[in-house]
Amino acid sequence: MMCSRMRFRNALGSRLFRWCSRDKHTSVRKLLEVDGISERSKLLNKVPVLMGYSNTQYLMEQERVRKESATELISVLKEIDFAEILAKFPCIKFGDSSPIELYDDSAGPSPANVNDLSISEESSLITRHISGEPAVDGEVCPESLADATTADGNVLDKSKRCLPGEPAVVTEACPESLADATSPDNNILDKDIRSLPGTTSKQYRKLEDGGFHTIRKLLQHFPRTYADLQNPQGLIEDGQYIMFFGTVISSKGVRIRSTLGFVEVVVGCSIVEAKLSSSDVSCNSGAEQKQRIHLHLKKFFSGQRFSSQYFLNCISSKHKEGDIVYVSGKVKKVLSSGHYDLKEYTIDKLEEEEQQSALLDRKPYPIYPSKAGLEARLLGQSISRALKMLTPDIDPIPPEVLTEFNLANLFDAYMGIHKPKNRDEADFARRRLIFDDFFYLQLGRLFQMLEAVGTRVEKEELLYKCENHELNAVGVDQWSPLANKLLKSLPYSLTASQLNAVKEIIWDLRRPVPMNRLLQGDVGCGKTIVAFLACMEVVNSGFQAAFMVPTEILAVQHYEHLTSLLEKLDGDECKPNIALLTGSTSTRESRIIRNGLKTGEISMVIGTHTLIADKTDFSALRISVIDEQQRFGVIQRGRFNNKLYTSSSKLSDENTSEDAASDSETFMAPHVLAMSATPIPRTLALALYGDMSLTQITDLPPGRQPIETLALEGNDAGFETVFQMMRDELMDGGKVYLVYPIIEESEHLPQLHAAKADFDSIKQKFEGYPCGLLHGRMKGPEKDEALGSFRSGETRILLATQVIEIGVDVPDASMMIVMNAERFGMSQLHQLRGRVGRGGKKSRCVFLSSTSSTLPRLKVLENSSDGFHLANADLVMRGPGDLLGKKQSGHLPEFPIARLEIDGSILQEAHLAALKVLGTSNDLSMFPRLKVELSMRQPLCLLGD
Ligand SMILES: Nc1ncnc2c1ncn2[C@@H]1O[C@H](COP(=O)(O)OP(=O)(O)OP(=O)(O)O)[C@@H](O)[C@H]1O
Repeated sequence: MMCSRMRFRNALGSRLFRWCSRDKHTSVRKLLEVDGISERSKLLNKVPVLMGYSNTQYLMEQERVRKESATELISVLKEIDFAEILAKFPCIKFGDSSPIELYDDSAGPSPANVNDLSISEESSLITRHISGEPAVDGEVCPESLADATTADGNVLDKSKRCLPGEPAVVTEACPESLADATSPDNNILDKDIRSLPGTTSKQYRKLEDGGFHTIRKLLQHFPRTYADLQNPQGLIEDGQYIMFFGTVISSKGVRIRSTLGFVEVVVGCSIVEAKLSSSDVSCNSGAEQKQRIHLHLKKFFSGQRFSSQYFLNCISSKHKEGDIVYVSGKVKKVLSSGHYDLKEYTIDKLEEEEQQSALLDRKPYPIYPSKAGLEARLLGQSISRALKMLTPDIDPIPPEVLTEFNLANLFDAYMGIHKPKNRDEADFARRRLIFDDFFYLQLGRLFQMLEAVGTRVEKEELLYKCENHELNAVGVDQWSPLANKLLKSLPYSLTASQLNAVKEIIWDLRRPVPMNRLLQGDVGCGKTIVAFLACMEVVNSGFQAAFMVPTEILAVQHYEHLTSLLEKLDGDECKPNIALLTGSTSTRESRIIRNGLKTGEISMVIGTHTLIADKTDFSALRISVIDEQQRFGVIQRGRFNNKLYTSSSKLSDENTSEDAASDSETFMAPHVLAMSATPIPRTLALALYGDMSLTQITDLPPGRQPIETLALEGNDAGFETVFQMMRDELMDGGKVYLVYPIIEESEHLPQLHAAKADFDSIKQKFEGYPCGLLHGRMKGPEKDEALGSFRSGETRILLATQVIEIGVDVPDASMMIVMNAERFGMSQLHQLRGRVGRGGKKSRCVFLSSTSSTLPRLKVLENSSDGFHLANADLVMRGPGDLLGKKQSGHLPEFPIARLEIDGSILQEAHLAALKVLGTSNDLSMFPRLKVELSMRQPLCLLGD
């Protein structure tokens, strides 16, 4: 290391001397005037400072990192076969998008020659941008240096100043907007955190370690609450959750025994006493009566290490006598009057100066959530400094949009959220910032959709249709003959929302861009037939359809259902060739099916994940339906996109007028129709699948009777009741599912009922009613047989595990009993319950809980059978994370401030605002600052994950 530093110093030194000796740099020479080699080290210390670095080592480090990342990117770029990509996707044109000049660099390209960038130059720009690394010249540039002389002696243009993280869109079409887009004010938010004034390098490092790399990151650290700085008035009830503001009186650590100790902080506060009676008021002439109370904040520590006096003293010393603090927590009265214990609490120290002014003005005082161990004081101070850097013109959203949607401008919003004068101001600011969260998501999604369509007229039509949803439909009379025939042959009529769903999907199928649509509906609402009709529409045009489901049982069921429907169609000539491909399909048969898909002989395939295996090739795949899409991983879903249809696709039918491939769609990823029976409230769905169009089926087929739901404790009495109900049901001609949490008994979980273990006893108990068994460890054909027997009525009782949870459709199954029901999640139970009540027969569902304590949760299901209602209640009660489960909520975009459960209306407004903006300027060329802002935010990716 020493050695390389020496070498670098020598090289730098001689380079500098050469540089100085050129006559142009007399001023620099003067600055560096040195005499002889002894002054060399002085000179070398000056050089990095002049170049904007704190010292030589830092300069070397930065150079090394920059070179390494550039080299890595170049090697990645070299591996990509651009020629092949270009051949496959004629719509992708390299170098024709608006060039984005990330950092001004004297050696950098001018807008005119930006397309001529060599890969190495380009990659170095990209690398810097991707890694969020500031431009080398701007790395630690203090403000003063930003105006400094460039390497070739020119003074940097202010509007193109080299500031870290400053993007600048250079739009050929609209050069006049450039100055606007790149104006420094527009980019304050994305300045490097090191541009924050009055901060030491140690503090910079701490902020960076906490993830605050830019001013924006810092300002987006919003208060978790506001302290009122006015203590409660009136009586304090035991158990109340209250916030107090007061002064630390003492803080001490007490060791009780060798393994137990506690820290007690006593805080004194003044509160206004309970209202005095009218006679008292008159004698006190209305004056407020103040009372002094003491809060005892106690935190216990166990274990030898944590109960040592040293440790306890360290903890207690964090709070000093006289500290002004803000405390929130649950109070418990103690015997002596005016004293309260708080065992669960938060305590925040208020900054002197801030607190003074907040106290005088009675302003809400922001309390920030802690992050990466950063002291609240440093965070608060840094945010205040960042706010001082802001100028009123930082807002990229046009003023007319702000007025129309009654929004604060961005400057006021940041001020209002961090330094509100009152609660209303904080609320108004919050509304604007939530709006931003949603607005850019919507704008990005619509922008991408517009980019994909060709002419201006098409773009306008698309926007118009986005605004007027009811127009995005193709009437039944315009459906293809095959879809129409299938519709007419159905033994029932589609419900209004089923019909609308098909119309909407067919509209999408006829557009020249791949559809990405989520079809959502409660259990048993009839999504399958909607998807079948969409597939027939595509098949009729000579293309192929793939229908992927998560289980073999479901694949077989769908296959049998569709083939039986098609059998009823008149005339043989138009019947498509349908295949079933699952893990249980024999090798020989699989080969034949795969071959048929490759040659185009097979028009539609239903199957499990085998459909996305590499060896499954399609000749003309045009739609992929993914049932129960949340069961598939993102990558699995995305793999359908690799199965492009090619120019060799056969276009057999004459009815392909609208669907026919034009030149531009010679290669196209298939349309994706994802289906989900997990009811998710609309706002959540929009956020979760931000880039997917959403179709919801909101009604159930007619004649369905509500499922009578009962939650009972699974004790002897409970079982007796249930078995009696079961007997009545069987005598009445019904069929019963018994659902178990496990297959075989477990020593570790003796309280759990197991399907296999119960089989014999149930058989005995219900003699005369044949029983079947179905669980995940059975082989494919065994499972099919078990389900087939239950469907046909050969067996009347089916003991099953949760394999039946999704999609299983036995319309005359009329009763379900779920053992140890508390073991299942709410939405799982709702799904399970959906296996009954799918026909006209009145159905019942009983949830048996292991203990009485778990009963209340199950009782919620007694009162509602509406999945959307349950999901909404869950969303409000538990938030999106719990509702969706870890796996799915992980795909939710990160909203720094919005809460999906309560901010749905703002999402709707953001959608309208995005439409308005794009309606005014399809490519955002009239709003360059918005375009820059959009590019700074996370790009949306396919399938919303
Ligand atoms: N419009 C309708 N009128 C009467 N019956 C219908 C109608 N649409 C569908 N069905 C029937 O309703 C039952 C449930 O339909 P389907 O299996 O498509 O529901 P689903 O929405 O996929 O439910 P799940 O999410 O539980 O799989 C099927 O037996 C189907 O034939």
